[in-house]
Amino acid sequence: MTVDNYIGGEWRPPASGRRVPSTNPARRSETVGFAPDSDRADLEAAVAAADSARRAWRKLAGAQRGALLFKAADLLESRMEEIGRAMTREMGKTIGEAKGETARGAAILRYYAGEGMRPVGDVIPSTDADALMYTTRVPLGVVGVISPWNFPVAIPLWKIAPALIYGNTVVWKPAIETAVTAALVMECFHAAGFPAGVLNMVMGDGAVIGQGIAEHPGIHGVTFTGSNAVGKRVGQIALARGAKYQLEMGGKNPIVVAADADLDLAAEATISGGLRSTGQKCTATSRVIVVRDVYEPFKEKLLAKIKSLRIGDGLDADTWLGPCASQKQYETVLEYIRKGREEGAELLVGGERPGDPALADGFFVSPAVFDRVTAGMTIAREEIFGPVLALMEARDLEEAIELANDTDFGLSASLYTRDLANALTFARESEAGLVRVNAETAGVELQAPFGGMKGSSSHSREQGQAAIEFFTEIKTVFVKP
Ligand SMILES: NC(=O)C1=CN([C@@H]2O[C@H](COP(=O)(O)OP(=O)(O)OC[C@H]3O[C@@H](n4cnc5c(N)ncnc54)[C@H](OP(=O)(O)O)[C@@H]3O)[C@@H](O)[C@H]2O)C=CC1
Ligand SMILES: O=C(O)CCC(=O)C(=O)O
Repeated sequence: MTVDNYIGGEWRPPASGRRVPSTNPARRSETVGFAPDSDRADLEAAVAAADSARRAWRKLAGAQRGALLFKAADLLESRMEEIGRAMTREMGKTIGEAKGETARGAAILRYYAGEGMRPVGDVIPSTDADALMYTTRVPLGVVGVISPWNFPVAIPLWKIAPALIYGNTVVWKPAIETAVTAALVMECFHAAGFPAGVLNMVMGDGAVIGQGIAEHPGIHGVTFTGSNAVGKRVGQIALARGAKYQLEMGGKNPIVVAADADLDLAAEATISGGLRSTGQKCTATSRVIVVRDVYEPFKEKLLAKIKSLRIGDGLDADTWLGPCASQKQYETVLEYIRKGREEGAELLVGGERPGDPALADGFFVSPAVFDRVTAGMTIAREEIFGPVLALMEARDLEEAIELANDTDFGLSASLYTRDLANALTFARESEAGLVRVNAETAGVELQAPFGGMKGSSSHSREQGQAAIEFFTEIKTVFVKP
């Protein structure tokens, strides 16, 4: 598939005529499609289209905007198989996860479609008995959406849907790795009949189009999910020119296994939270902090289960674990595994290319478990974004919580326990935006606020009702008859 940009309601080739391939990480010789390698001229056209559409769009009733989002949801759902397959071929997650994410995308669209008919303000008693004082919400204007490849449907939709329902127009820059998936999503919006210019998509190098969005004076708000290094830069650029910004970045998420935990359930949650999507979730479990009394029995259960995971092409129905999404991710993961060994952690299992010759052409790494990891080691501090688990021992729950909080990140944290007092202590003490008890660290629900503390975000929240805070501004109105 040859992908075009989508600007002003039309599919347009990039001004430069250049394209870059999107390849299958399970078989690097297979090209899935060709994405536009756009330059600033394409971005200018998209911002101009979004700007000319915004006045009419914000004037529509919320229910009218919502009706279009409902249509887009139906179309997305009807193409779940096709979009799921494109996602798996472009970034490697299993077809079950890819179709599940597409279904989640439809649910996100429907949730925000309904927002068009919900309250947006309050009546506040004025000190003047004759006056009416109330708050309402107004859109920012044009919103720039910069999204990554790891959730190529859900993440852009949980940004685009609230942006649109609250009356903004959008310029979206998807990650180049998942260009075909993004184009299929865009086709659903096109077929739903959104007015020209309301949603525009420009693909190109992050340093050109992503940075261009951050810098563009015609873009009033920028929402970003991706790495910390890029996120911080995007935030600084937006701040410097007075634009609103929202950043969702990395995690170094702990699962804590208390002495009274159900060890089978805790091991399953560690595997699911840490290794689903090949560990490429910002909410992925990467530090496994186990209380000393159960360290050895937990480790045994974890290793037994990990050895049974089937690695392969995500399109095969019996595959549990697909490849890393790109050569860059693959090399990063191998480098962290090398560092882990060099710094003295013991690699118990995995961390190598699987022996199966059918996998030789892909970016596969067998899931790695490191033992005796200490808090200062690189693999305990930096986000790896791959199938690597770091086991850490704690004297007791108190020390486990201290270790869990000993990180620059604060996205999600999980505890396995049967004791309610432990659960409440953990919920209170955890320095994370998402705290989960007897549930894995991943698994965000679209109707609840999502975001991190410390270095994981710009201290803002996405999804659920929280989205209104970023995508609108409050206007306080005082009317004296
Ligand atoms: N929080 C999360 O969910 C994610 C975290 N990550 C973390 O980031 C690491 C690297 O992944 P990577 O894909 O390189 O992440 P990036 O932060 O580079 O990419 C995220 C998005 O930002 C764009 N971008 C890249 N450079 C710039 C820039 N200078 N200005 C504005 N936008 C830019 C990218 O475009 P393009 O694709 O064209 O480069 C992409 O759309 C991962 O190993 C992981 O640790 C990555 C993805 C998601
Ligand atoms: O855990 C999830 O479902 C969402 C994860 C996420 O938001 C991310 O990886 O960026």
